[in-house]
Amino acid sequence: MPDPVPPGPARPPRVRLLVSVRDAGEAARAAAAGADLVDAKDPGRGALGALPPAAVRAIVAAARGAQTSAVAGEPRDAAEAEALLAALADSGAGYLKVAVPPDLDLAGLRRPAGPPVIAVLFAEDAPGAARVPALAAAGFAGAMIDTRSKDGRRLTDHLGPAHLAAFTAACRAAGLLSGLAGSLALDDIPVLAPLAPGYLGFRGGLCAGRDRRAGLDPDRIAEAARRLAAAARHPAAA
Ligand SMILES: O=C[C@H](O)COP(=O)(O)O
Repeated sequence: MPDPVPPGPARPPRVRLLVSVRDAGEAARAAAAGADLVDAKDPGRGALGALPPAAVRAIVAAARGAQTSAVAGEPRDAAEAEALLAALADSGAGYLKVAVPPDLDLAGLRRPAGPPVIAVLFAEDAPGAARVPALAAAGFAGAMIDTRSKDGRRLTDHLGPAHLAAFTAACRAAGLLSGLAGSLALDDIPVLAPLAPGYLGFRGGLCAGRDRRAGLDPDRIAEAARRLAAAARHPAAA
């Protein structure tokens, strides 16, 4: 009897699809079209516009089993970060996302009781892998890079694949969920999925006319889900 074949190297988990939604109707459509993570955000209020707690609750209820997150906003200091997180602590979202500016006093940040928190760093500040251990030490469950200025430039116009790969690797090493976002287009999927982030985050690229303030297009969400699944099946070719 031949020796049993040793198991091959474990594949990293599939890169998930985060879709930012502004209301319960979009949440239901995004979940039905294949979003893994339904993210409550007001796209009319900048990169990280928070929705009121009642709107987040309605989105969570409509997300039909998908994981959920909610954007808390862009604080200027640690005290404001705590207040923004506290405001959504009982919204039912599975994660909260809050901007962490480069000069935020992480040591002075007390995380209120509530869901795990993802730190959002902006590509314009060129956040590097070196920031990740301090975020883990401060109690964040994840870290993502997004773009602050929704001016048409995509994440990869700010930071190259090597920079982003180092960031996702540092998150894995620190045990943090990682995310990449920033005016991503469908064509970014085969470039960014091999960097093995926990998720890729979309809004504008999945909206009608690629306008993040317009409605989500379910066909584009389904296409993003299909391309992420293809990237997982053929990681070398992705
Ligand atoms: O968290 C993901 C963001 O909502 C991305 O928005 P965007 O694709 O319009 O830059």
